[in-house]
Formats: sequence, structure tokens, C-alpha cells
Amino acid sequence: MEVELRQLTKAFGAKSILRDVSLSAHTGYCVGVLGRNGAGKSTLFNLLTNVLLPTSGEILLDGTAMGETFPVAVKRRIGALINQGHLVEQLTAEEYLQFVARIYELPDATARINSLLGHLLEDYDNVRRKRLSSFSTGMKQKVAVASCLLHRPELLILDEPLNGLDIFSAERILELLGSYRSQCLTFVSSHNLAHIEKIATHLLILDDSEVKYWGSMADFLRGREAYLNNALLQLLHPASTSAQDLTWLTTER
Ligand SMILES: Nc1ncnc2c1ncn2[C@@H]1O[C@H](COP(=O)(O)OP(=O)(O)OP(=O)(O)O)[C@@H](O)[C@H]1O
Repeated sequence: MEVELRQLTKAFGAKSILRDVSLSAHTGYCVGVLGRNGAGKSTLFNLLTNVLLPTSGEILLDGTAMGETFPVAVKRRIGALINQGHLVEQLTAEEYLQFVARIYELPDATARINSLLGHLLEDYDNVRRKRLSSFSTGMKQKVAVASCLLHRPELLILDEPLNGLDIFSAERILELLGSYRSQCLTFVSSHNLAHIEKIATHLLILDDSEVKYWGSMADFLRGREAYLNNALLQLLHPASTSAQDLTWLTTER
């Protein structure tokens, strides 16, 4: 799978969110999408999955421009978790993934489902009969991640997939994404730079509606601070905030 963005631009009314974003990435790349809150990361993911249409510019998948229609054959090649996804909470984890498997017309997904859930949910045997409504936030997040991988997508889009996960669960998912990386093109966002440092091969850094950096992780770190955290702070300046009187909050009772 190859994704090419050509001068991709998105505005909401008069407000420009993304301006002239251009890049080309293919299978094997894991693109860490970074930027401060409101930088346009989710907007980019919504454009990549045709939930939003660009104001101008194009997205090409394997050389074919995405139009207003989004054929099922293309959807089947994509796995996406954006804005935490929406699970059908009356179902058990397995029932939900069987439902997802039917959408993707997977003939028999039981073995895949059991291995994914067994891998991601440590106490899967104890919770396999429970409805998702009784799952914790992190458990639901793991099921949502599993639902994106079930059909072995060629393009994987994950918006903050490790939100709400403890360090052990995050490691498991990072391992899983790491071993699947060569099979697909991944776009992943996270505010946890240690996670991005572990899995990303490339970085797309958005700021002020524009691309601040696009290229390999190694090139980004070369000549900058050794850690991504510090290197990013070097590149982006803190947003200026107006001085507010917060003594009402901070003085002793
Ligand atoms: N449907 C919409 N209508 C109008 N403005 C929107 C809409 N969706 C997003 N925005 C605006 O676009 C900007 C980018 O939002 P987006 O959710 O893409 O940021 P983000 O980088 O994912 O932020 P975060 O790190 O907080 O998740 C924000 O200013 C947001 O208010």
C-alpha cells in the first residue's frame, strides 16, 4: 500500500486546520503523527479514512485518487481507530469481533479472535462471557485495537491507541504493532513520545496548520537532542498563553 498526500488542505469555515500537507509513504513505514492539541492529527486521520473530505488537494491510495465515494474494496484494506472508536457494548468481546469479522467478510475468524483477545486481555478466560459494558476503559481500548487488526489491514490508522492503557498493556500492543509493521503502512498518533519512539520509523510533525517535519525518525534525531521528547521541544515552541490570576486556586485555604 502506498499513500500519497498532495497539497492536502482542510479548513473548517475560515479556520485553516491543515495546509498543503504533502508526503508519500508505503508498506513498512510506521508514521508517528505528532503535534500539540488541536494541531490537526485526528483531522488528518479522518481525511485518510474519508470521514472528512479535503478542502483542496488529494489523497492517492496506490496511485488512485480518493474521491467522494469510498468503495468497500478500499475500506477492507484499511483498519482505523479514531476518537477511541465505538464498540457495541451489549456484546461480549468475542461477539463484537465476530460482528466486525462479518463486516469484513472474513470466512472464519474464531482462531484470530481468540489469539488476539488472549494476547491482549491477560485475564481473557475470566472475562470472555462478560459484556463490553462491564469492561474497564483500558480493556475496551484493547478490544478496539484488536478490531482494527482482525482483517490484516494494509493501511492501519491509530489515533492515540494506547490511551488509558497501563504500562504492561501498552508494551503488549507496541510489540504487536511492531511485529505487524512490515505488513502494512501505519499512521499512529500519541502524546506519549516514548511509545512513538518505540514503533515509528518516520515522523510527521504538524504545527500551525503546516508540516513542521516529515521524514525518518533517524534523520529527525540527527543533530538534535538524543530523545524525541527534547528534540520535539526544540522544534516546537510553547504556545503563549495570556497571564491569568490563579491565586484563587493556589492560595492556602
Ligand atoms: N468538525 C469540526 N468542525 C470545526 N472544527 C473542527 C472540527 N473537527 C476539528 N475541528 C478543529 O480542528 C482543529 C484540529 O482538531 P483535531 O482534533 O484534528 O486536533 P488533534 O491534533 O487531533 O488534537 P488532540 O491532540 O487534542 O487530539 C481543532 O481546532 C478543532 O477544534
